[in-house]
Amino acid sequence: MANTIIKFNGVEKRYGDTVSLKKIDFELEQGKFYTLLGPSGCGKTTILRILAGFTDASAGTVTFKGKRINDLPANQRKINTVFQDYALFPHLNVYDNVAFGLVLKKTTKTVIKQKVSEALRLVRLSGYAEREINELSGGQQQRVAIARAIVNEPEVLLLDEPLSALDAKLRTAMQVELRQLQQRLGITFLFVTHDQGEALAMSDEIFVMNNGEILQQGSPVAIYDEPINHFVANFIGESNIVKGKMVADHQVEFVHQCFECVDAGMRPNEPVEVVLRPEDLDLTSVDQGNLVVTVDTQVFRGSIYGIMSHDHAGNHWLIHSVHQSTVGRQVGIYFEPEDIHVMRYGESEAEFDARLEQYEGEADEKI
Ligand SMILES: Nc1ncnc2c1ncn2[C@@H]1O[C@H](COP(=O)(O)OP(=O)(O)OP(=O)(O)O)[C@@H](O)[C@H]1O
Repeated sequence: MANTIIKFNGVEKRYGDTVSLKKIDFELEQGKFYTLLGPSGCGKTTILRILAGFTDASAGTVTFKGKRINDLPANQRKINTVFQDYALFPHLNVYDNVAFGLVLKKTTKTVIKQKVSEALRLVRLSGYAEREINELSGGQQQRVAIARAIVNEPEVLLLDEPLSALDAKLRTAMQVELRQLQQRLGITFLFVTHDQGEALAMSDEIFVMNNGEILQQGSPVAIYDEPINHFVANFIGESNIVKGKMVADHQVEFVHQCFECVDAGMRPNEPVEVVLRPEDLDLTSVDQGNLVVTVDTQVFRGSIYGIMSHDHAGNHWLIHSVHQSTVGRQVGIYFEPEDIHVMRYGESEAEFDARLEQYEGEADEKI
């Protein structure tokens, strides 16, 4: 990869018999916004702690710009962390909080002043230098924590659920601000969250994790459109996932019906899971739908209705529609072949990529 700044090679973390990270491999490029996304306890913070130098890897290599840094002390890494609870000093004002690291490094007063005002400008807190920490809102405290982390000019910034203490509206505003800040600074951000909406909104690349493993890596759109397995499809966005059978290339069967699809390269009649996103399902009349369902409940969500329904085989279907329906009514749902996403049981990301490559290679030969 061009411009690789961080590389994890077979990195493992064990606490006694507990394996917190299982042979993790990934690379981060300079200047991109990455997110580690996964449920509580999947190992996100452990990756940050290893990268920051707060804990050792039990096995594997961590490199920074090609050099092994496993044994490099935390304060010698050009990597800084913004913690979930901000970890600000309540007895120091904004200026002194931001200046703290520079004072420890015995930087001259003039340089400190210059760097602190630049960091405060970047987080839009110029004019707040003399404020006490307890005189700031949650969002402003959050920005002080970021200013303190960027004042040392790190090349990589690690952010451990930094928005989790904020209310929903401020959180959305801070997502945009953080993304803009990363673009202004041009450094690599590695952001940790268990909020899929946040990950989709902010990242260049997402790593979806579960049980100490990275299950899938890709752009938000790629992960949303092509989830590798049930866990990812369920965790990212809302999904309808039903069991089916891959009859042949571009032909999948579910709910006892055969549908044209864009997936291929599987064994004939292989059991599969089929994903259809609620926003890809159009509500229509019974005779115009590809499937017939009965409406169970509907909830108004502001811009759309979330309509819950079931088919005759007992599968549940969530439909997002700008039109409301009627509970108890039979309706049709319509979707296009490209709205159907077929997943193989137990397929890893590497196997998925290899299958796609092989299939596309064979398709090219036929042309
Ligand atoms: N010091 C420790 N001793 C023993 N087990 C630990 C220790 N630190 C973390 N773990 C375990 O390692 C696993 C991964 O923890 P980690 O904090 O990385 O998860 P996480 O994905 O960041 O979770 P959360 O979103 O809740 O912060 C968990 O099962 C946790 O219990």
